[in-house]
Amino acid sequence: KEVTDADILNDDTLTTQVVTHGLGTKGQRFSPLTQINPETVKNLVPVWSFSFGGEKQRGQQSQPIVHDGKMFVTASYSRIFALDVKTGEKLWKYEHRLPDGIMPCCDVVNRGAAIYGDLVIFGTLDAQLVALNKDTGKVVWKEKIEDYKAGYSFTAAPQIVKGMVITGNSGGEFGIVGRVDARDAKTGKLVWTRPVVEGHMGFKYDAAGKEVENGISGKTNATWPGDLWKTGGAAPWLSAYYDPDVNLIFIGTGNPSPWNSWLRPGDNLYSSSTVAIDPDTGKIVWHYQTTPHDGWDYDGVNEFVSFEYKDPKTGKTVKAGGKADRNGFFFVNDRTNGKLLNAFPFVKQIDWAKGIDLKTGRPIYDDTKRPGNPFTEGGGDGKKGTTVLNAPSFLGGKNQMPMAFSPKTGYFYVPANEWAMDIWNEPVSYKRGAAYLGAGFTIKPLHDDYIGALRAVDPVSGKIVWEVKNNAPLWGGVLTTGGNLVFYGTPEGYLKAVDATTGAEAWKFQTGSGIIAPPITWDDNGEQYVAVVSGWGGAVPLWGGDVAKRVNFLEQGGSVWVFKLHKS
Ligand SMILES: O=C(O)c1cc(C(=O)O)c2c(n1)C(=O)C(=O)c1cc(C(=O)O)[nH]c1-2
Ligand SMILES: [Ca+2]
Repeated sequence: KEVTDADILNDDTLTTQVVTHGLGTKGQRFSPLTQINPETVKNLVPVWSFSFGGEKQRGQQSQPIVHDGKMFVTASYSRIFALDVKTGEKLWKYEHRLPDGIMPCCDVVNRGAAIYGDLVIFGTLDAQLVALNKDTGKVVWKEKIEDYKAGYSFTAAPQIVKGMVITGNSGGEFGIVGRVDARDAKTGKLVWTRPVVEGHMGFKYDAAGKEVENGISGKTNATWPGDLWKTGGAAPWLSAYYDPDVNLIFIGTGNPSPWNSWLRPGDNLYSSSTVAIDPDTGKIVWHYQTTPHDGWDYDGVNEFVSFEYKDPKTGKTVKAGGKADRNGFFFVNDRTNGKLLNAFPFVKQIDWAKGIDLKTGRPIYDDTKRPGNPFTEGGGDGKKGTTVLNAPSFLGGKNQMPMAFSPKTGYFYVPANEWAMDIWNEPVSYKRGAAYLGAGFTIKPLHDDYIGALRAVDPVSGKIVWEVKNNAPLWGGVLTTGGNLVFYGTPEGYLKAVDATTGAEAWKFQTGSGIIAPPITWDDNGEQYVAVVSGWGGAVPLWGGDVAKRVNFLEQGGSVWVFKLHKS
């Protein structure tokens, strides 16, 4: 059975499949299924587990795809498996041959595949896209996204929009140029490409990848000094989402390069922003920058999730989008035009800004929390500038792990983290294929008993309704259901279910390694299943310093677990 456009567009309501990253192109990660609920979940037991095997057992962030009796799940080091969804039996696997010298900043992760027609499509750490026949695992087409030798990589799950496969890229720590590409999903042929660094903006690329002027905005780099836009970063390194209602693709852009912001005065558009793109032309329709002139690696890549709410004043339904930004603020924008509707903290300590001005839409900076200027301080000798303590840490109030939204409760369920960092700036110059930071850091926990906190956030009142603390930083995504449950994994290895209204723990299961991936659920012949990938890794053990020791009792790993209710 082929995957159709209707399958993709109705993934949020078709409960027998999971064919998009986000259980629907809007990325709400809400399933209407009710069989597993706070009363029945105590009977949830494993059905099967599958090991990704080999020596490549680390950093498993994949959200599986479920379709027509098969599960497609990617694994670390650019691998993909097709499994019988009933038994866990392996049908085929594909291991991409990775060259030496790949440069992923933050572990060898992959967040999942897309599926369309008879193809499964996934991206690789050497920045390629591979499309395989979903039934045989044979390669149908392969396309290069960009040159891995220049620091480009790819870690996200592609998304299908109007028959096109939509991808961004990774490499913001190497001075690459962030870009969103649309390819014909059946052939891999480029349809449009949209750089997201101002300066490259007036240009468009033809199918051969040649830069051609499109006359939209003319060449401009007003928010970047000198030639810095040429290596400006802003990598959109997570998935794009799509709302057919307003016909817009929403994608977040990463940190401007280099991290040292003294080298690039200005807003540095369109870094650390939410960008809305017309899928028919590749044009940017609106943008909203969450961290103008980012100096803390606050990649604004976090998912912008479309949702509706009733305006308490007018009673009118508002077409909005919500984003729990890495910088610690939760933003609600009008998704038709990008206008800021609400902004409030979803973590308890934020130092770099005192708040977000709802009139101008801009942060109110605390200038003492920007790392000191290494070029003017002291002797102006261009050595290390003053170190500042700042929260959140660069690993963010939230990072790659996607939140969920329940239209039933009206709450977002946000996997948040409370931590700070010492950060300082130093000189740096661009060298192709080398790290381009001009900054150093040490992560600092703020509390002995917890870093992570799963939080129910009311986007209208701006209140945190409940929270469940977690000792180690949360790094896995969230799922919520019509059964009024919230599922999430912990680095301590548990998949947990809590009551969506109260946060009360209803169930947990130890998977044997840390969870940093988002759970899914589907229905097969009247039985509701839940699945999650387990396998500790990602940025925390690489860059978190002592913080990673909170789970150093765990083994790394790589497996997928599937559950359903035990029938007595
Ligand atoms: O700017 C970038 O291009 C980029 C890419 C990635 C990535 O592709 O995983 C991460 C980051 N930045 C990053 O800053 C970060 O904290 C991070 C954490 C993780 C992870 O998988 O745990 N990836 C990334
Ligand atoms: Ca980054």
